[in-house]
Amino acid sequence: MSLTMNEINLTYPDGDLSTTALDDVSLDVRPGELLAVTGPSGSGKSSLLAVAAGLLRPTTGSVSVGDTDIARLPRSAATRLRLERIGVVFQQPNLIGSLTATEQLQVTQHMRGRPPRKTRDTAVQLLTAVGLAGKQHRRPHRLSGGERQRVNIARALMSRPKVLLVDEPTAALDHVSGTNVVELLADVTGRYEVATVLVTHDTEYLDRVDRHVSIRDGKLTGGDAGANPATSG
Ligand SMILES: Nc1ncnc2c1ncn2[C@@H]1O[C@H](COP(=O)(O)OP(=O)(O)OP(=O)(O)O)[C@@H](O)[C@H]1O
Repeated sequence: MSLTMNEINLTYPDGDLSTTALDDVSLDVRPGELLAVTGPSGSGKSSLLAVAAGLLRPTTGSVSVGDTDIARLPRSAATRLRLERIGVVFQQPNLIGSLTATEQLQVTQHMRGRPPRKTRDTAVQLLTAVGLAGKQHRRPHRLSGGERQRVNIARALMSRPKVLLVDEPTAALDHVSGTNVVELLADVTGRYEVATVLVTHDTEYLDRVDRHVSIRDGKLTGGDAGANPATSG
């Protein structure tokens, strides 16, 4: 399933005025494609991810996962779609200190009613896929920053999402760990056929992604940004 954003505008109320955070943004990300969105501070990167995740409703425009326009769904249905189809990787892994790597992956599923014995095999497989075979019993304080980010990515894949949204995953990492994390994202994007959007202010990893667009003052440029998603690629 593709992620398609069509003619998105987002304005935040700002006293008597308003701030335009996204200005006529159109984007199409195909299954198995890793797209990087780069831009300076305040350019609209977080707003773009929040709209793509259905966390913020655009002022105008549509956001579709497959054929479903998440921006038009009632809130509860949008939340359900997000939980089932969209994985979000935040900059800070926010792991729980007392849980092992495997348990970090199981906890959300457990809260949704799936007992740990039913999710254990999937969790271990995903940890192996992200290069943490043999470290699944470790708690966060015994993992490096890059390894914690790997757990974060594996956790986002637990619900087998169709779309993966990743916010500044390399911000706290050195160059080698950052490169490894972006290469891992490219690998899991292809392996699990997800449509992945990587938002970053870092331009040093762009040779590892399939496509790159820039954002500035809420407008996209580069790649096929701004093209009609119905006709692009
Ligand atoms: N809640 C809000 N209310 C009003 N304006 C906002 C709000 N959130 C963001 N903005 C404004 O919208 C624009 C885009 O902000 P956004 O956070 O999306 O940028 P960003 O590229 O993610 O920045 P950074 O890299 O610093 O996180 C900025 O001008 C910002 O000041």
